[in-house]
Amino acid sequence: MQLAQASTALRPAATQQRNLAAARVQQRAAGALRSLEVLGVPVAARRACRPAAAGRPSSMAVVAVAAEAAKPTILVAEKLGKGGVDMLKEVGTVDCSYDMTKEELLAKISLCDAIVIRSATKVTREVFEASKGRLKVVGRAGVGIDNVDLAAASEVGCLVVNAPTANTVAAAEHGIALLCALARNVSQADAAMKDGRWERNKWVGVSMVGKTLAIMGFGKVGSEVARRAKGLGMTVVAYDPYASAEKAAALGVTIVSMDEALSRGDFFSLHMPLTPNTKGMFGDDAFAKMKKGARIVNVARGGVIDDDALVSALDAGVVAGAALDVYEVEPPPADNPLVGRPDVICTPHLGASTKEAQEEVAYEIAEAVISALKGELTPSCVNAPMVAPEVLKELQPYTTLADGLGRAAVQLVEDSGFADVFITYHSPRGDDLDTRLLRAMVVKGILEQITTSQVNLVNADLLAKKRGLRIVETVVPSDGDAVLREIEVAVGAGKSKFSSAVAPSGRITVAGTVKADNPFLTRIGNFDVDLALEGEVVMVRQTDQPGIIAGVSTEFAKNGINISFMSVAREARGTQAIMAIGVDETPSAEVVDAIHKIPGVQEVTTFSEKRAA
Ligand SMILES: NC(=O)c1ccc[n+]([C@@H]2O[C@H](COP(=O)([O-])OP(=O)(O)OC[C@H]3O[C@@H](n4cnc5c(N)ncnc54)[C@H](O)[C@@H]3O)[C@@H](O)[C@H]2O)c1
Ligand SMILES: O=C(O)[C@H](O)COP(=O)(O)O
Repeated sequence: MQLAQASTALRPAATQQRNLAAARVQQRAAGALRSLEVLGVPVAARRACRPAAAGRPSSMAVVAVAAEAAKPTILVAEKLGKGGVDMLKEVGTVDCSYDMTKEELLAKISLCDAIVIRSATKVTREVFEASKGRLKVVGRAGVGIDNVDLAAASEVGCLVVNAPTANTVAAAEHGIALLCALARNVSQADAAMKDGRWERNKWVGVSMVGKTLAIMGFGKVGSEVARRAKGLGMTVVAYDPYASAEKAAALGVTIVSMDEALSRGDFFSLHMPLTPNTKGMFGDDAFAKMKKGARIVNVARGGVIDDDALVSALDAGVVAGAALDVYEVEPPPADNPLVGRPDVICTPHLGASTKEAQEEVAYEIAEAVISALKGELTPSCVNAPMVAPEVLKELQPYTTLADGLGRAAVQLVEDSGFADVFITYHSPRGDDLDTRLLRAMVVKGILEQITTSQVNLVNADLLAKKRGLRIVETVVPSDGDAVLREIEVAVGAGKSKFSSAVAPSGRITVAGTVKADNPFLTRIGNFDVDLALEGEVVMVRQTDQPGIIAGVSTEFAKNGINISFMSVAREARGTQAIMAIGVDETPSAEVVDAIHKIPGVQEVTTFSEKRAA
């Protein structure tokens, strides 16, 4: 009765949680347009989110327009909870195709903007190549991302997101279930009874209370296993080179070296990810250091144990028993040397498979995929630098500025090309300023002018490196309340299309700031200007004399070109001056030529701050 009441009481909480998740998604949609700019989502999607008329769209408009015009196609390649599928259906066309062959996946992937997988689908380089640039998001409905080629994903600018928390408890519970089953021979005794044998003496187990459990990998699952093992009266030690000893101590767990863990453990529970470092971590050397009769549970990944070494350790009695949920090849082939052994208990990768965990995983991954498709930096993105939401929020206006400055600088380069990009941030934060997002946006602004690659936070550094760009960043401490006072972008090009853009340093230099959330150009070369960094920009260098401004504006007026901003700067009276003019329409070559011919004008150039449409 009490249990029933408790579960009824919990139900509204779960519903509330889902509503919250949905609300979070909607809230994020409100920021969609801005975020699209941050990450450079596909042109079609961006266009769909743009308002027809000038001005910022309301969040409602963004959601509605995006939904109608640019529905992404989302391939759900493995069974996903209904709630998550329904969430995905609200934003995209969802294709649930389970159990595809590799060939079927390769054939389908170029039609998909996102794919949702669990651990069975291998998203290899071949898959990314077959997607021909369309795949923008891989959503792993679970934790382990060892089945996704992250390097290949990053190279093509594809975001990989996972659901890092929803199955933690399920995995920990399965670990404990296997630990108990292993200690008490539950599976073997059950099999014997079903086979008609009553073997009370054969299946005498070992006690867990007072024994030492060595947890290898003290992350989310490892610490939940520790918590539960303490409840069983075990002494818990953990080996994890990256874990905090304080956090462990708070749970009554001692962090020890690998050798100490190996020599102390009566039971081992593995909870590290499969990486090149952990592959085969439990091999002959490790087993040789264990106490005779130790027992080992693996709910992490098959590859962390060397199967042949475990077979030898079992044969030698060093290991008394093993319980495995995961295998190097899944499902394990018929000749797997461990599955058929009576001293090994096996489950078919069930760690995350509880009803509750799968429901929550589905919501968690759907939320992450939707957010990633909108170009947002989701906290569970595993192949982009983590930028905390609060950092993202405060840097947001500066990302457009950084993009615009990169865009302007590269358009001022005359043919010769360049290799060095110097970015200087003037910020009261000094060295504490997180510049990764801003650097990526400068690179994006530059590269979008010279490549067809889609550039985003995931691949900006990589693409810059591939193009041989050397990015040099400097943060200059400054006064002020704003997180940034100015960003300066300078490129070490030989020659500029607009000679006044070359600063005394010899570099083409533009600098800007943010006013009322809008980016402004504040300096070009050595001249201070004040111009909204948007639309088309015309730069004019002239002798400082009366009549030139009138001449230039007349030329624009004659051609129906509206001036949105104008800023004039000079070195000194009667010497050199420059005009930076924002115009609503792109001036033709004839208009530029006519301005050039105005007496006193020495050079004219244009650049565009219009984002690719
Ligand atoms: N069987 C299942 O169904 C199931 C379910 C969930 C998670 N998992 C697996 O469990 C593992 C842990 O998941 P998690 O959510 O706790 O991840 P996590 O990232 O929270 O924890 C992993 C921990 O491993 C540690 N680690 C990394 N390299 C190590 C090394 N060389 N030696 C020791 N420790 C190392 C990390 O510091 C981290 O603390 C992953 O492999 C995941 O794929 C399996
Ligand atoms: O890494 C994980 O999340 C688990 O291994 C679960 O994998 P699954 O989603 O294939 O059950």
